[in-house]
Amino acid sequence: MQTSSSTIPIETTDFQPEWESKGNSGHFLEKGKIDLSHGEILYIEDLVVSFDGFKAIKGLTLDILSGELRCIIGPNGAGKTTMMDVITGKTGPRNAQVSGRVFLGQTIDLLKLKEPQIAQIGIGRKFQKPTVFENLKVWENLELARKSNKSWRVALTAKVNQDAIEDMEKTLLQIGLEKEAYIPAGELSHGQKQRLEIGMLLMQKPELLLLDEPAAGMTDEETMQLADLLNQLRGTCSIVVVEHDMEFVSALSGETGIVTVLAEGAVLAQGTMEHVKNDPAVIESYLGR
Ligand SMILES: Nc1ncnc2c1ncn2[C@@H]1O[C@H](COP(=O)(O)OP(=O)(O)OP(=O)(O)O)[C@@H](O)[C@H]1O
Repeated sequence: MQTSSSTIPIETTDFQPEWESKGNSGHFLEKGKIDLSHGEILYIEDLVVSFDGFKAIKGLTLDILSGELRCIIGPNGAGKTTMMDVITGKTGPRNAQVSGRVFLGQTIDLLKLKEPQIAQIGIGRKFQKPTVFENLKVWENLELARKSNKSWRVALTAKVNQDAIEDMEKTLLQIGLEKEAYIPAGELSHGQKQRLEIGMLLMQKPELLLLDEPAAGMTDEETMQLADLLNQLRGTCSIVVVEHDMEFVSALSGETGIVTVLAEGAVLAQGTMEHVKNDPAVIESYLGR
């Protein structure tokens, strides 16, 4: 990609997204205003989630530090998706029986917020299947994501300011798609689409990114490219990755990163990859299968 901002065929504007919203705690929820004074971005305590009496989460307690890249592994049915659904507000007291505490930072009670509010305060989620706009160019996908609180038609026709152009260029470099900026997203490989979708989340300046099996369906090379990207993001935002691919988890956790193993709706084990892969309970319930 040509890196000069003048090469992007878009105009400038003073477009300012209205993303502030009022939570039911009575406080205005504002991105970048998460209270990280205790070092934790996410705190889950004794969470129980039941669907018509069936307990999918059974007393889950977990905390994620600000800037941490945490991998969560576990067998099918362990409650990983349900946990992500609760954090993002897709599942909550409105559509399930939920007890316990789920806090973003020290003060934001996620169980009291709705899905759009949670997205607005800076929790971004990527589902397993890439969802990019195939007919739009790569940069247009990033631009749409930046203005995601507008309708796509308004977002695409609105003008783009200099900051946005710099953001897009930075993100294109981060996700390794600078050469593909002007091609339709539909022409990207599966791995490139996954990276583009992560770039779309990055354009929204997330505080916490939740990635659900991002390496699924990738070649070994694409998997390691994704691991490089996520390792580079370490420290810039907090990231939770749910994954089954153990090589990918090893590449993300390294020798010191914490891996959490969920089983039957609770934490079965937690520690470095070396620690959890040698834990007899983990071998029995997951790795040995
Ligand atoms: N809406 C729902 N209604 C009833 N049961 C549900 C619902 N959502 C999840 N469950 C059940 O809760 C349990 C946990 O499911 P969940 O999808 O969270 O597990 P998971 O760890 O993500 O599994 P996988 O690795 O297969 O994605 C499963 O037994 C599942 O069938």
